[in-house]
Amino acid sequence: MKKHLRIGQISYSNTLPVYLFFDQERFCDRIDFFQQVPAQLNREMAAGNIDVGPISSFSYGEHADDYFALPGLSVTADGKVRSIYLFSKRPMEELNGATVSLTNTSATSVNLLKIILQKFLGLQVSYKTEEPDLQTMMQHADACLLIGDDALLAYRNHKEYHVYDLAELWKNQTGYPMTFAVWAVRKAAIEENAALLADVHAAFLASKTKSLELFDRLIEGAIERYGGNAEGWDVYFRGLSYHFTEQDRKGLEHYFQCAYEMGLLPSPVKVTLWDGTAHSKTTITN
Ligand SMILES: C=C(O[C@@H]1C=C(C(=O)O)C=C[C@H]1O)C(=O)O
Repeated sequence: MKKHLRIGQISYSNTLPVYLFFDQERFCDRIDFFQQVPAQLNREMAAGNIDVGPISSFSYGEHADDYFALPGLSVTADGKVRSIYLFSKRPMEELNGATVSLTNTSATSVNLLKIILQKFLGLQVSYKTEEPDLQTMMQHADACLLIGDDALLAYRNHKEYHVYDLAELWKNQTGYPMTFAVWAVRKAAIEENAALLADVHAAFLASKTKSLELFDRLIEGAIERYGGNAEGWDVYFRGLSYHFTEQDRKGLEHYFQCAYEMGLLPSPVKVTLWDGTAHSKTTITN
């Protein structure tokens, strides 16, 4: 039997709250799950191979005409994110003329780094995109960007570099939270599946709420799946938020504006939330 919705899942610990209590069994005859790194999910969504799931918020910006964002879901940090780091051989201000190696798993953070280095600090830098392996990257680059579990691990094991948390830099410069991922749905997939999508959306929200209420279970779940210790996960998950509030949306639209001004996006972008119907046209404006 053909399944109705193809759902993406980010293969990093940061989205665990949205999946931990998601009852996959309940939907097993109707949905397929695909677990990938963000850049791969971005590509699969754009190609129409996935219908709904967390993607880089930058990729939402690139395809805003074709996607809605699901309300109440995001990966956001209002201050330190603790899993998106620039590791640098010298202080960031001294990176003019440097070569920076970028992980090939990201879209939001690589463009955020360009905004920070070029727009906020006025530096000229050349970039190289490659597999997220700090040691290989640092063999030929002056600095490298890692995200997700690669960044968490590198932060634990490499104290020899200057380390910068990108969400903290963004917050200090703009005053805004930074939203790295939103849960997007392809408009083309909604009409036939609106009721199922509403159920799945509700199940994501319920999982998130339960994970945040039963915080100890979330931490146990993270240790089981990814190792590490309770204190580390406690600090990590408390630093992230998942609700895509009005302030989060404003921060994201400011990021889109910066990206547009730098030529990274072809036009300014407003985020449009799905209104729960089969023919959604709701535009959320300021
Ligand atoms: C917080 C994180 O956010 C991630 C960063 C992304 C990006 O840079 O494109 C995409 C999805 C998010 O899950 C992280 O990976 O550490």
